[in-house]
Amino acid sequence: MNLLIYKTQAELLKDLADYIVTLANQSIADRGRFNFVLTGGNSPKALYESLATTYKDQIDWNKVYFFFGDERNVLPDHESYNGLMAKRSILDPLGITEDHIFYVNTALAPEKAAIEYTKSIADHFKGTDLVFDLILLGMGDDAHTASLFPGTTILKSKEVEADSVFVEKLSTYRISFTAPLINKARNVAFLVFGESKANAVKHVIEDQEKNTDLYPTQLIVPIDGSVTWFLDKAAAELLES
Ligand SMILES: O=C1O[C@H](COP(=O)(O)O)[C@@H](O)[C@H](O)[C@H]1O
Repeated sequence: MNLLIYKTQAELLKDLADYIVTLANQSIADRGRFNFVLTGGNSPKALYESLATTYKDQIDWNKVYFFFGDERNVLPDHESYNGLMAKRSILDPLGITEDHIFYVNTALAPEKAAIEYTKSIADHFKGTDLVFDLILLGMGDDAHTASLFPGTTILKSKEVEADSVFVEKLSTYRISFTAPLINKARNVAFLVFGESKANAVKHVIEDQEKNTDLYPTQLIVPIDGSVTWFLDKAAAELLES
């Protein structure tokens, strides 16, 4: 595990963008494409905007495929739809074509949307290993990542898929990658800002004994891939070392 802690969010975002550029170019050189899973939530917006402006000439975007690690069960024009924020901040500004974007079809019932999403991912990887080059993740104050929330049924999943999950505390369904699907990635990067995340960060990174039901992000342990944490100093303030 690589732990990177930054004094300012600007420094963090610059390093994370450089890291993405390096991985993208390496993946394209090695395998001809970069399969990139975006995270939702509030934290990544500035990152996406800087990739689409400052970094736009540093990656061959025609060779990048975009996915979503989780999606809210709202229609695509809803402000909470993760795909909408990505569309506005990175996908439209870079002119990414629809055939390179894997949105979750939330016009379907959540179970069906998850099945269809799993199938579209499987079709994309047909004939190759189902291994994403980079899965970018955030983490909530409650230690959820993607839509792996504390106490939910999806935490027990052994399936390499996207699944639907009812999140009782939000009274809503989400569609999310399962931990086994995330753990097949070549690289996982966490982007975590702010003191409200400090307690969750401490438990996820430092607990010797895991409690994945309470701190679901502890489930993220890639089989062969790397994990890198990009933290600001507020999010890292309770870490011992
Ligand atoms: O991995 C993820 O983490 C976030 C946490 O979001 P943030 O708003 O605190 O940055 C989560 O809610 C999001 O849907 C997910 O993709």
